Amino acid sequence: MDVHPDLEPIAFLLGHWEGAGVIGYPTMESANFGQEIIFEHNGKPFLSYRSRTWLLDQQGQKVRPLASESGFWRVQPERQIEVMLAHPTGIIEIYVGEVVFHKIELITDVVARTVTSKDYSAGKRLYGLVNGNLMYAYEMAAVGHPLQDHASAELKKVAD
Ligand code: HEM
Repeated sequence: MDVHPDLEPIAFLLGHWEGAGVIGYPTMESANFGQEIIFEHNGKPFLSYRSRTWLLDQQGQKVRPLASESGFWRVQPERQIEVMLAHPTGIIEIYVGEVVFHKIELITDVVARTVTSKDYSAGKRLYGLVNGNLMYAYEMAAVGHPLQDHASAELKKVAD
């Protein structure tokens, strides 16, 4: 099935990616995690996205599931993009941003939380394709701390 022409600026994301990264925050111990990301399309002008992560031990073996998220990536005119993500932790985010070549910068426009979710107020993500690998850095403002690093990772494409 042909990719919808509107998706051309972010078509480089399509596929099944696997890799590893690092998490940290002032309130927690840093740790290594493994990640799987899947970007799919169905011919319509959005990408479906899902991500799963696992805590990794020193040997790189999976210990237990960590964060997961899923949503949709929509391209607007002038290479503006809108991303909607839902998290099992009771948080929903709407990001807005821009695609410049193989770099995508996203900032939360809206965050909604269930009454029981952790205090989370903003996120910022930078995705880039570097030597064919998908790399990203994620910053968050949460539990009384201003926007700062929480996760970053590098993933290889393992299937189209
Ligand atoms: C690669 C993705 C991510 C991984 C592997 C990850 C992992 C973790 C871990 C292990 C913790 C500390 C223990 C825990 O509370 O479970 C944590 C805390 C937290 N994470 Fe993430 N996280 C990721 C992405 C996110 C995202 C996208 C958000 C927001 C939508 C988020 C929000 C938080 C919050 C609010 C805390 C609580 C901090 C605290 O209470 O001290 N995380 N994360």
